[in-house]
Amino acid sequence: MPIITKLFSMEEAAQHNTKDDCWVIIDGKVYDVTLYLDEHPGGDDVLLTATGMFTLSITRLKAEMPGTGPGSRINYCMRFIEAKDAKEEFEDAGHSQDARDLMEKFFIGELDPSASTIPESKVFSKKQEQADTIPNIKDLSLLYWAAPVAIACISVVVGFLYLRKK
Ligand code: HEM
Repeated sequence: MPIITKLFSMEEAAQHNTKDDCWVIIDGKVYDVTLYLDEHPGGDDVLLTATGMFTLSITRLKAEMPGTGPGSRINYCMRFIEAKDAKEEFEDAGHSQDARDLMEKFFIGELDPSASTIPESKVFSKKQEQADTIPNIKDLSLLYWAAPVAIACISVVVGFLYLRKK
């Protein structure tokens, strides 16, 4: 009977990059290591980093994308998601045969060779998302001052006209 292997695109695999849902790709094979994160002798952070998700620091962000960073609407939460094959890192760590046997427990499928191997980097900016959904704070603060100032001006004019009439 043929063995049916589930195929995933890099893009799909890249979405599983958190402590609650973590997939790593090693030599074209996809492993769901979510339940192994806490037990991995090399630490959970190396596995999470191996997913390819990383957050840019403000300094690097400013250098790489002028016009971003503190003080601008696009701010410090740039997150790049780019799935990668962690074969090299896995080999560099010098994993034993036991580790390689254990891996099979977490195997869930393979990378789809027909899908593009390197997905376009996706840039998520929390601040940008917020900016799209809620009014800009600057606009709000303008409203906050403009209304009382307008009311005060109208009162002064009305008062002045009233006194002149008298
Ligand atoms: C399904 C995937 C993986 C399994 C089952 C696994 C399993 C293990 C095991 C059993 C060890 C203990 C040493 C040994 O027996 O070789 C280990 C250590 C280690 N692993 Fe993994 N590993 C996996 C993926 C990775 C990946 C993707 C990386 C790197 C990006 C990594 C980095 C390390 C490091 C740095 C150590 C520590 C070596 C040391 O402190 O001596 N592992 N891993």
